[in-house]
Amino acid sequence: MSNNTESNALVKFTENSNNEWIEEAIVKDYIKCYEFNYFSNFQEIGFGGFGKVFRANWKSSHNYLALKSFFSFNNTTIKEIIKEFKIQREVDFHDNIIHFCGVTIGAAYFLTIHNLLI
Ligand SMILES: Nc1ncnc2c1ncn2[C@@H]1O[C@H](COP(=O)(O)OP(=O)(O)OP(=O)(O)O)[C@@H](O)[C@H]1O
Repeated sequence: MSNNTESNALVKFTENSNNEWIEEAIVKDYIKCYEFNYFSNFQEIGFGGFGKVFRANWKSSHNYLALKSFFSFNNTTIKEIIKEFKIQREVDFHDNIIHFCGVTIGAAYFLTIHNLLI
């Protein structure tokens, strides 16, 4: 994944007037927004209804994280992301649940970050 189009992804995200809930959660630090440039070694590992899923390393860590991308940042996508955030918040303590770590924006995507299930 290249980060050339990071600004395009950011523009798409900030231009959508329905994303206030997510923006506010980031500003208030309820959701951590990670710097995209610190992720490396992207490898596509899956494909869902909303976009591709990648695994990647964070900084110099050898552990992988799962990054879920969202192809089009429209109202349906925003609703889905918020729904996932709310569900995750309810069940994040459970060992069998994929943990939500935060979000990042880059390479034309808005991505949510999770622990990787092998
Ligand atoms: N945390 C993760 N660790 C490892 N693989 C993952 C992880 N999250 C998703 N995947 C892989 O990516 C695929 C797509 O996941 P995603 O959550 O986007 O879609 P889905 O839940 O399968 O379907 P939908 O998008 O309709 O909800 C999964 O089937 C799985 O193979």
